[in-house]
Amino acid sequence: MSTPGTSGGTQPATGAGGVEITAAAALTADDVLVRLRTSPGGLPEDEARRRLRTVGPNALRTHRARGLAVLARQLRSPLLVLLAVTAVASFFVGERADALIIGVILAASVGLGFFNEYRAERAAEALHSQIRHRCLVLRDGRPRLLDVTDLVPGDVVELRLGDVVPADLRLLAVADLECEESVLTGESLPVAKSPEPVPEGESLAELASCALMGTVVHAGSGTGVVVATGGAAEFGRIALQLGERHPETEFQVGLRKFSLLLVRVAAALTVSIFAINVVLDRPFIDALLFSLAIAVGISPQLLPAVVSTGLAAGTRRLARHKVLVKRLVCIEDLGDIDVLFTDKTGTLTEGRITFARALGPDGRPSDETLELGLLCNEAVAAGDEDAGPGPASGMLTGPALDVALWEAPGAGTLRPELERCRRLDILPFDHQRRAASVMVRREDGGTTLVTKGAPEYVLARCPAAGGQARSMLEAEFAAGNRVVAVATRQITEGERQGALSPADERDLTFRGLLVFLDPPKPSAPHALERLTALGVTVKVLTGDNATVAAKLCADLGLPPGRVLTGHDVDAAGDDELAGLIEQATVFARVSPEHKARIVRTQRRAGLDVAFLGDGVNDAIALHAADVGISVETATDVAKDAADVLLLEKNLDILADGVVQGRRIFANTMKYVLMGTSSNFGNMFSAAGASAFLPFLPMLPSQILLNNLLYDTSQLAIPTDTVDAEQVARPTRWDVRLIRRFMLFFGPISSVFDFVTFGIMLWVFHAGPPLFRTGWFVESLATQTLVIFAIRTRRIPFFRSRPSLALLLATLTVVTVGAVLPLTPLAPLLGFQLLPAPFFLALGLMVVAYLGLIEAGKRWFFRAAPPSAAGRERTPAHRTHRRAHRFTTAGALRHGRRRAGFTAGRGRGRRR
Ligand SMILES: Nc1ncnc2c1ncn2[C@@H]1O[C@H](COP(=O)(O)OP(=O)(O)OP(=O)(O)O)[C@@H](O)[C@H]1O
Ligand SMILES: [Mg+2]
Repeated sequence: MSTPGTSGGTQPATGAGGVEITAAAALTADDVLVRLRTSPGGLPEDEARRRLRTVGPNALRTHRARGLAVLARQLRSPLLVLLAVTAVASFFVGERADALIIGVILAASVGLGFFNEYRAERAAEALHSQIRHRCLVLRDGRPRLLDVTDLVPGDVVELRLGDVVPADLRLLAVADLECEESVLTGESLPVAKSPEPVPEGESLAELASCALMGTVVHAGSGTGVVVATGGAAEFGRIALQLGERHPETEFQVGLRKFSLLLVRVAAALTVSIFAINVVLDRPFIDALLFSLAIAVGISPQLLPAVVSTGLAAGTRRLARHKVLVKRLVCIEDLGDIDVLFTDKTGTLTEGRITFARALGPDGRPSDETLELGLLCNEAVAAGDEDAGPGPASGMLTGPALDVALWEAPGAGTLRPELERCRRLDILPFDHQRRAASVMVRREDGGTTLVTKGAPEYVLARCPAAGGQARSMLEAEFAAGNRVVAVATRQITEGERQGALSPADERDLTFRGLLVFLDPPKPSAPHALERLTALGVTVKVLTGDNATVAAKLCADLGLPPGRVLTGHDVDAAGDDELAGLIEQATVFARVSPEHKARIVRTQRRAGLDVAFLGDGVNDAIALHAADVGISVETATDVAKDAADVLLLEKNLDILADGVVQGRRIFANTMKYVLMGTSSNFGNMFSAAGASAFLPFLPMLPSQILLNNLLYDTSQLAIPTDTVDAEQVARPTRWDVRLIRRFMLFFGPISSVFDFVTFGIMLWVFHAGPPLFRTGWFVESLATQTLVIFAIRTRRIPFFRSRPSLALLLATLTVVTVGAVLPLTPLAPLLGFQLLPAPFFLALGLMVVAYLGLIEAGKRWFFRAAPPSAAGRERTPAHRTHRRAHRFTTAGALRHGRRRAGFTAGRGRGRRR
């Protein structure tokens, strides 16, 4: 995937409104700023606005529901077009009334599909407009949080850990910046970045001086100037080539294959029916209309509408269950989860960390230790950013442990002590080393370094700490408490001048332990049981200590098995790690990178992996997972990285989400199985009947009406209730099962059609209108009522109740069908009054049919092999997923139409 330097001439080619990224990579940072006519302080606001107007939004997708596009999709079916054309022809040469009726019914079908799909698109649009992806941009020299879609070439952007790079950037400055670029290059190892120019003509993977749109900040931070946005960026180009449609989930691919199967069957039937009718010397147009109507009846036109209606209804239901999905298809992803990696704090524990006690090095309670903890502390009172040692007043924010220290009972009385110290420098907490340090100057003139952090880290830097410290620690860990250690060192005059660095955290003296409590969440054991019952394997990824994590899991009834630590993960190769993950349930002392690597490795095993986390340290793992889950109260980076947001950090809520996802799948499957069995069988009978009857077994308009009524009843399927066993396992699409179902149940339904034919011909001695009416009513009744048998594997009604909406819709449709021949519309539609005994026969047939289907069902599902199909997700899936971050409610503008703004180079993109 290399991009050769296409510029050729003396000047680099201008991307749409910017500079070609490979050219920018080769220039010095200053040169790039000059070319983009910007400065390290960013663009002035009005210039940025002007550029946005010329260049267009930094977007690859639009989430505006477009009525015309939805309508066009309804009309795209060649079958419908052919049928409409034939109906028009028939209007001029043959039956005017019949052609008109066909027209009306067709319009109604299209309208039904349109209405439902459009409504679902509006729901998707509403979802998107709730979600904003933002980035930190310098404008007029001041930092601002902007929607990524508002970025223009020349903007200066700040990158933080866990960010998705919002555009193609030429880096101006970095601090240990590493990007994970697998969406672009396929390379999963993160790449180190530096602002030094690279030789011209390098491939994308070698552009170390650039951060590319769509890639993820894996470590460090940086600043860069936007070189290209939207479709002009490398990622944009790829995403646009994939087309604008939403990513196809495996489910959708399955649906498409299934539709194709039916279309083929329909084509074969149409051609042979048409041939038979022509051979039998029937009127040409009638034969054509008849066969086309049958084909329309078979093809599952409402399938997209049923799926999107199901998804849209699903989002509403999920929202009531406190789960927000960012895109409709995320619901399906939720249902597919095989493995859930979750963090510990707040998910498995209460998440309200409280201070328990401070222990001195001798193991006795010690105010001095607490005082040190308050000195080395990053909590601030909201609106009180420049606080000295410790916040003055008001609501505290900052690291949870630090806030808990300030809320400790003794903290207030220590305030006078603390005020005698001045904080000279601070080395903030980071998740890599798991410690923080401050340099403080005491009133007596001495300067002290205070380090507070994970005990493993701190004790390793206290040469004199002996067995006493370790046994104190072991006792606290074994009790499942969260512990940090505090240590100090006197600072010499010379050292005081330099800035603090992690290297200063050495030769420390152990000063004691701070012990915190975060009790297990009472609701967690039940939620874990539910997830296990749903076939979701839960694994815990935490930065906390192994003993603590294992104890917690054991307390919650989650057998910890072997506990892996960050060291184990580092020591293992990729294949070995895959094996280890298999055996382990708890991963302790893992860093943000470990979390991401574990998730990636698990995904490679072909499983659907979800990750739940809420910290900055969780963002890259959220990006790496198939489904990233975060919570409403999480840090922005985590919320931004997630696909699904829980309004409450609670595994129970997540279990609801999984069930909803599977519900939708189960209900769509009902529609599919219906379409393949009864509907397909009916149409098959029509084909057979037309071969031996001297007249058309049903008028084309009657077939269409029959189909329209049937479809209407099907639209209630997404509301149906779902049996527990239908949501008990992760869902997998299985075309083989569908095909077998069709071949088995289709013929059963045909048998009853032929029985009807016999009854109509030999019992009622029916002429064409009566014959057609009888079959119309029978086929509508059997093919709609069979839903009650197909919707469950249990005994219908007794063991599994349908939803009220489905019950009403189905019964209404059957009644309408039966009553139609009694209405004034009857002559127009070619119906005739049915004799009363017919309804007796109909009743018997429906009962016999449903009975036979019940028996068949039992046999079929006993014989059906369990589907064990794994899934392969294509790289395109991830590209699509990430492209969704760059979406706008407005129109997209891409490619040549855009004029570049760079003076003298506004030639638009070359290609
Ligand atoms: N403010 C702090 N000061 C010093 N040390 C801290 C601080 N916060 C956390 N630590 C130490 O770092 C360790 C890891 O904490 P971190 O918050 O990174 O874990 P995490 O992966 O988010 O865990 P969880 O799964 O519980 O959310 C803690 O166990 C503790 O020892
Ligand atoms: Mg956390």
